[in-house]
Amino acid sequence: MTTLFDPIQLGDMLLPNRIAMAPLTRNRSPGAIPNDLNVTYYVQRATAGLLISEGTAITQQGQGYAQVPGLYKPEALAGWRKVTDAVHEAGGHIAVQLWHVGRVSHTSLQPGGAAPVAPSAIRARSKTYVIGEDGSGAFVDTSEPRALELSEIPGIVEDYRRAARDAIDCGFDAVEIHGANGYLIDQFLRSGTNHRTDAYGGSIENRVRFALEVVEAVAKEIGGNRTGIRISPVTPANDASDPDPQPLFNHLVEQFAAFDLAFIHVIEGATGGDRDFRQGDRPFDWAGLKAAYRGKGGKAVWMTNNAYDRASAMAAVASGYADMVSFGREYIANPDLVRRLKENAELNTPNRATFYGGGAEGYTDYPVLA
Ligand SMILES: C=C(C(=O)O)c1ccccc1
Repeated sequence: MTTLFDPIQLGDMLLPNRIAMAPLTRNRSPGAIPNDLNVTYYVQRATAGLLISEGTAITQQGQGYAQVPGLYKPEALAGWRKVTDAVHEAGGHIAVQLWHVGRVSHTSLQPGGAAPVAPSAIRARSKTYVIGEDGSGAFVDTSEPRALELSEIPGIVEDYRRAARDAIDCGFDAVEIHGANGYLIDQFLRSGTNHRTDAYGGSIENRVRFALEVVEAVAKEIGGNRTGIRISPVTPANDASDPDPQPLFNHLVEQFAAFDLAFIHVIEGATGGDRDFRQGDRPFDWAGLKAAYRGKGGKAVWMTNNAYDRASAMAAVASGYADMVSFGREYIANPDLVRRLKENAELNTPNRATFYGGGAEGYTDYPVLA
């Protein structure tokens, strides 16, 4: 029977176990440039089968939170090279999460103080993290977005392609396209945020178009074997909504099957919350989603997330439903999570007060087992 601690092939990599560190925004990279503290943080967690970095902005337009890292400055690529080299030196494997936030941003973070962009000019009932005049961080309401012109969309697809190339060139083993949690790609997918009347709006086929163009561009540039994508079919995060997610996401993953992707990362339920959260009038069929993908010949690693504990993660892998399980908050507080799960040891409790912003406290100072 397969366990969490068995190796798994992901793309060209043989990972030592089936435990992934989920992408975790920590707001500790001023100027969008990874620093030595970030190096320490990722190296501490390098026993994970796969580290998936925090959301990393593909451009300044794609940046929605202060002090998150990017891939759009030479200094940032140099900073990431330090992270990837150190993780590899420690025997780890690391993917970067390619992130464009779309409307979940603030004018103070946008080029020239411009409005954030989105499929449609619909403001998110959500907040984002900015640095105030006094230098302290705070969550503030997101700004009113403007609708992207049709002519702008190819340029954003190109931004994902270039960021993916730069990511591989600065040492990442793979990329995860952030298609979840109400950010730009998810804004195109969901009818609550996409009111377009052109080829990118209306029907399911039209609303998945942008996601598929990004996946195609990235997979062509770096190889499907180095490309993953994260989706969150029913999450309400960042005011995302769609009244009938099952046909939408079944169709989306069926299209993914053509790209020989390395992994598909699925947030089950409300992000960081209720696994049984539903949008629409029926519970989401998670096994059905995977069957839709496999039914079209999709072979990517199926990585599941959200509120798993040791027992449920072990059961999900043993049953053959999940190939890998990712953990978020547990990895904030337990750098040696793999060992703790293997030994069924007690877990440190994360301190929510230090999740976002700050320095070493609550970031690199959690204890490991003796
Ligand atoms: C990147 C994030 C996501 O995927 O939701 C994020 C951003 C800010 C706070 C928490 C999470």
